[in-house]
Amino acid sequence: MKPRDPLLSVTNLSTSFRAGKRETTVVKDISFHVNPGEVVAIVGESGSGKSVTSLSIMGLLRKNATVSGSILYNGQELNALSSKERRLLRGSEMSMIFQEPMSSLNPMLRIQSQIGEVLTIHYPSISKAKIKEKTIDLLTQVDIPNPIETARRFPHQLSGGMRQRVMIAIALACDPKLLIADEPTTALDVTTQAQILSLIKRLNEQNGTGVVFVTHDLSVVATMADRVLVMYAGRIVEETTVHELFDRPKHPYTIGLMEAMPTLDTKNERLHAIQGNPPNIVNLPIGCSFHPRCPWATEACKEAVPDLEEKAATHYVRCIHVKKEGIE
Ligand SMILES: Nc1ncnc2c1ncn2[C@@H]1O[C@H](COP(=O)(O)OP(=O)(O)OP(=O)(O)O)[C@@H](O)[C@H]1O
Repeated sequence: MKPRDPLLSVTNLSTSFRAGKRETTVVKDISFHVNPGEVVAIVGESGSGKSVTSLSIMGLLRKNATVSGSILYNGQELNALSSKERRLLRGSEMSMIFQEPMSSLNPMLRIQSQIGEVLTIHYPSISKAKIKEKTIDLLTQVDIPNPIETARRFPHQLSGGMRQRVMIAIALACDPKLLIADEPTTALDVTTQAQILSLIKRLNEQNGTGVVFVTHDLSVVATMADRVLVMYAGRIVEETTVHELFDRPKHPYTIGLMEAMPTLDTKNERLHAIQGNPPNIVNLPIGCSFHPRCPWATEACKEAVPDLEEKAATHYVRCIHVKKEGIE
């Protein structure tokens, strides 16, 4: 890999699910990249395709899913690998953490055994003493108090925040170069949420781990990300740097999400929710998927899905009403 090559490069990724004779495409022609050490957030309402995008990258979808397009990791085409090869890569180079750690932790095994299992897969000749030492080290890295005692516990004996820290420790056990975090703090209280976010950010900065951070919460994006993809109905509708997105949001959907964010100024005012409901992916309108909810919609929006176009430098938007600024 050349030093400036992206760690992850996703091109024209589409994912569909079969149910009987019907096939529904829920992720449509997504392209983006993650550089080493970069945090790229994927933001959007429920059902917009954020999780399916992450699971497609990780190769964790069931057999009724078809994933097309290219997913290059370190220059290697993941879609061309066998399931065994992908499993090996998942245990070593790429890790994922989920919203509900309980669904990924084994309730019957002590924390030390679960971390030990991952270490043994990754380092087959590792000694028992080394496993013990590394386990305590990992639990310390994720700020778990009393790591020796915690290592002996079962998942149900830990709080939600502690379980999420254990999941991050497991994800880090193999020193991944890419971490996919899918709504990792949604189920946690605000204080624990802030601690977990700063932990992920610290690991990203210290270890240079590339992170794909999936969230529906724009305020989390502001604290975490370098770049942002906004998804709506399975497509990217806006992509740019975090500063540009917050300074000059351009897509009407992103602007709606921003207006729905509480701020100190709006504390005593009503928040502006985006009108209408999130779209039904199996029955999308013709044309721009957002037009039924869009304050700018015109007849032209009902004709075709707009292209994702560079409207300002490194700022891509999928809307015919957004003018190009400062670029040819
Ligand atoms: N295994 C599956 N089979 C069929 N459809 C699925 C499957 N998994 C997800 N979907 C559909 O794909 C669409 C996108 O779902 P996805 O979970 O990616 O959304 P999301 O943006 O992550 O939302 P949330 O924040 O609620 O998780 C939804 O319409 C969902 O119902």
